[in-house]
Amino acid sequence: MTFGSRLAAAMDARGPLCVGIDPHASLLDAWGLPDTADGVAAFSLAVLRAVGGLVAAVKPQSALFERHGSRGVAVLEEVVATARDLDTLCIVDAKRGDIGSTMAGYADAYLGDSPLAGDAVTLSPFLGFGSLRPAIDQAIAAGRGVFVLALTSNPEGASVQHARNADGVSVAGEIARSAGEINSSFADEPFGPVGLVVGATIGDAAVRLGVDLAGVHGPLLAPGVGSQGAGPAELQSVFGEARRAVLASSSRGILRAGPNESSLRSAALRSSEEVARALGR
Ligand SMILES: O=c1ccn([C@@H]2O[C@H](COP(=O)(O)O)[C@@H](O)[C@H]2O)c(=O)[nH]1
Repeated sequence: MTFGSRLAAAMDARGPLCVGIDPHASLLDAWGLPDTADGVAAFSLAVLRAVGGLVAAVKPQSALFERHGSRGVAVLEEVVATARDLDTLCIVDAKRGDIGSTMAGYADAYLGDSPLAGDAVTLSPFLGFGSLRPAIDQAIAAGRGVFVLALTSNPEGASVQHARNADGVSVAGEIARSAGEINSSFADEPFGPVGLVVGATIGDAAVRLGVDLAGVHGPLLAPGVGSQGAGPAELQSVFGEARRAVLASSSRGILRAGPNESSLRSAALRSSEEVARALGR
């Protein structure tokens, strides 16, 4: 099965929520855990026990595992394997991007036969959308997916992503067009393999820039829900006609309910129901 089919089935069955696994030092402290790779493992596995099988996907934030060096990366590998065992899609938020020949190495790491390979990975198109091709090809071959940064949730993103070329097309618009071109070969699937990251905090940017989110035919990973201030109203207004493609993502907003696993599960369920209503599911 392709990533698009698996993700659509998971969103239909469990709702359009992705729970971020972000083991920040402050959260480890609040949970009574040490700021070490062992603390990160205890934190992440508790989140997986609480929400595995309950939500459509989880999204471990690679940076917060990498900060513990090789032992942290080993924990990330364990998270990827555990999510698979719990039948929960895993999007590794690593935001990788490089020249094509090096991109092939990242593709092997996150989309190939490697313990870091989940169901999808986030990619940065700053070296040009075309430089991502080795990863996209490998994702397609492996039935996996990618999420390319398009309109990120942080305010600084606008200085690059809203810039327009001589024809008036914005950087974000060009990324969306390129993704849609690849996804058009997957018209029989619910989604193509190339999703976009579009923050739930971006206001009317997609409309102002003329970015055709509905035309991408890929899933739209929407961080910014919860701690960054976006909620149901923002999800509705940002995504409009494209809302059925949205996988809303929240990390700290849910993780703060821990360490009690049943409180974590309740927080995830509440958020899942809220985003489902907002997105017309
Ligand atoms: O545009 C983007 C892309 C990625 N992120 C990541 O999502 C989570 C958000 O965490 P919260 O605690 O829900 O704010 C984090 O891992 C970011 O690196 C994003 O926020 N915006």
